[in-house]
Amino acid sequence: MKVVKFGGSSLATGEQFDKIIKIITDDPKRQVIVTSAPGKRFTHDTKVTDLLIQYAQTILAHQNPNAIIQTIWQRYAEIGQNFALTAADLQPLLTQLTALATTNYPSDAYLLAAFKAHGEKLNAQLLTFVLQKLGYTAQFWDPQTIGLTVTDQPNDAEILPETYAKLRQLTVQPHTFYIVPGFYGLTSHQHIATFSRGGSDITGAILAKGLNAQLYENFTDVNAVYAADPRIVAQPQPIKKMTYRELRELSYAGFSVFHDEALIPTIQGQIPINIKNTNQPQLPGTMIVPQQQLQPHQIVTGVASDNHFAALYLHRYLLNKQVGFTLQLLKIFYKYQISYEHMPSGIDDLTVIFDRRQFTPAIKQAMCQEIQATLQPDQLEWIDDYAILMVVGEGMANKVGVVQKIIDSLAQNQIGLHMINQGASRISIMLGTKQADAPKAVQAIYHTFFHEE
Ligand SMILES: Nc1ncnc2c1ncn2[C@@H]1O[C@H](COP(=O)(O)OP(=O)(O)O)[C@@H](O)[C@H]1O
Ligand SMILES: N[C@@H](CC(=O)OP(=O)(O)O)C(=O)O
Repeated sequence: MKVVKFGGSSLATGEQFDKIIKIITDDPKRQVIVTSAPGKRFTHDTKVTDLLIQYAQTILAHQNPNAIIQTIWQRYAEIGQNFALTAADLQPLLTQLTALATTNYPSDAYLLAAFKAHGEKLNAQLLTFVLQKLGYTAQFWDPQTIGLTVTDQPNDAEILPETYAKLRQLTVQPHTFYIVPGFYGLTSHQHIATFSRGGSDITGAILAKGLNAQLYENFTDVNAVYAADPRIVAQPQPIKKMTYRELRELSYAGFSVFHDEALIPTIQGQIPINIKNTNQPQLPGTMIVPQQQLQPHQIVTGVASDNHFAALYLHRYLLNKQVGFTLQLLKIFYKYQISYEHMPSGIDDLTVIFDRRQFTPAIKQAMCQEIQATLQPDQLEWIDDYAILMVVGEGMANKVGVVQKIIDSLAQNQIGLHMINQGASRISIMLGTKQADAPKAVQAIYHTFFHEE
């Protein structure tokens, strides 16, 4: 049995639904289908998830939601009409969409989560109706009834381990499709909580592990995972095969084609992943496999960059001899519930790099004041203009001179570095640059490793 996830672009229109139905009916092993919410139909279109966020904001502002409900509803109705579903057939979906406005939620954050989750919840039910109308046996698997249980973080939830025991009890009958909405689960108090944005990939991975699928197929709108983001490098090289840990590092640093957290269940379950294009399903796509199944042919597999970081730089003479400095610093981070990503240090200085999206201006100011007062650094600098680049490859592990090549290519392009750090696994090198330099840096490194070898 295969778990198959379709991204928002693959489910954006009736025409796209036609393609995905052809895909799932072409292979009898494609039985568990995970849906995203309808995505963009054209470049400047709005994803249904973003429309649902607008709907939630309308309710929170006590404004009339009729117009936004209509806009959202049109997206589903259009798809339904493609399959001759009647207004009566679709009524249960419209009822759920409008009921969102009058339901009680434990907090505004849970309200937002429930609204967002309905993008996938309605789409999964719509696909179930369509398949049934076409004469297939299809069943909607509600995350609540299958036991997809998550932590109490309404918009950034994580899966709880008891989910897997529940999933193991499910049976997949032959000749039946099971349609599961991606992106959310239920907390132990039965409130809807979503994963972070792009999180339908995570649902697919959880199901693939929990049901012990032979393969997790992830259908999107590109032919493969490329060695660089195609929006940064023109016609980058497609990657045929890569390891879980390579994709995890690259997704973490900007390869938005697959959610970095979705790698974890697949690694735990050792489920291979195949990333494929809904619009060109005959192409092989990219296979993601365990380390032992890959013989690296080149040094670098991919180079990624992401801008959602910021850094705090602290300088203090004799920092190396001061007991408890880092402990005090991390206690302040803990107090403000801020997680950090990396902490490169020198003799007299320390940089903490974190996800900028965790901060409000008020938290930033309060934390800086407290760090200044408690630790009295000689210098404290907040660096908002921070991008992280990740150069990744299993082939880098035993190779001498890779760092030199990277630095030379950046120097030739007059790109300065905030930081350079080689991961303990030796399959990745992380670089910090100014945000404006990041695309140029990706291009320079890509061309060094992919055009000179
Ligand atoms: N290295 C990469 N290889 C392929 N696509 C990438 C890469 N980095 C970023 N992307 C982007 O990821 C997009 C697909 O992810 P996403 O929009 O989340 O798809 P979906 O709607 O199918 O979930 C591609 O259209 C592409 O612009
Ligand atoms: N619809 C959600 C979750 C998701 O995974 O979407 P997509 O498959 O379109 O990236 C979002 O937009 O964040």
